[in-house]
Amino acid sequence: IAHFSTGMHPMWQGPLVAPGGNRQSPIDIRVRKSVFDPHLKPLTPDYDPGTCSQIWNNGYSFLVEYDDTTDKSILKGGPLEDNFRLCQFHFHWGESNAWGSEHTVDRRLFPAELHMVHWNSNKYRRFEEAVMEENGLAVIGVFLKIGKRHEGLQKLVDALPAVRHKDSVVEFTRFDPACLLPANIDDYWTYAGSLTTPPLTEAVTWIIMKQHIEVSHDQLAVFRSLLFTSAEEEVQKSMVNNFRVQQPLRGRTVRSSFT
Ligand SMILES: COc1cccc(CN2CCc3cc(OS(N)(=O)=O)c(OC)cc3C2)c1
Ligand SMILES: [Zn+2]
Repeated sequence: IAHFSTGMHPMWQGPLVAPGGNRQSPIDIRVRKSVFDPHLKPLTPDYDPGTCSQIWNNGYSFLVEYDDTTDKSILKGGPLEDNFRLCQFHFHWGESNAWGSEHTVDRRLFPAELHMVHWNSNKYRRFEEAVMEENGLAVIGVFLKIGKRHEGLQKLVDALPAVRHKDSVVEFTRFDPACLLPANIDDYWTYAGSLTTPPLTEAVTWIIMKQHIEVSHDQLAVFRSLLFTSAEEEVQKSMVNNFRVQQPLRGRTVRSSFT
């Protein structure tokens, strides 16, 4: 029978700091050191649930992927000058509710963190191009706390057993990612950073929501039932602790949209 372990997955023993990186992610957000920027506009996401296509277990997390061949699901406003197209969202979580998020707020850890990944469709033709460019990507980060059941998330939770193993894919349609955003999206921190998984490129404008969302203990437990390993591997490893270690701020300023 398969032996379950939560041993460190090779990926997460990966590069602690990308070579020559001076704008790496994630970071600790020191609230009192963030600088209020009155020029920051409200964020205006406009997502079409019809662009939702599939869920993919890529061996680090599960990605809910969107058709990004048109400007149907876009993010604009906030710190962004251009239109950014939603291509996928995913989460990072711990083996326990005591940790799991990638970013922290004054060192406070959350049990999980949602990332909604977008790429600059005014300047680039596809994600693969944008991922290499300084202003190529915008990622919204939302902290998760354990509390009441998230009704909108349940449809996704119910689909996860179908992508238990690495490299599995299941069709998943008509999911509105806006249901995962907190009620207040006007209050956020923003800073220049990087992807936290390969290719770790320093292409990301991070937009971290101040307000968290709540999910139930049982919903998060289903995330932990996923596996890093593919069906063929004899030792199965639980998909937990799929977060990167925090990176040096290197003099960067974190701006806030609120006082
Ligand atoms: C580099 O060219 C690519 C084209 C299409 C998809 C991919 C893989 N994609 C890259 C961005 C990304 C970014 C991810 O995390 S994160 N925290 O946003 O950096 C991630 O977490 C599981 C997965 C992926 C997968 C790469
Ligand atoms: Zn992520």
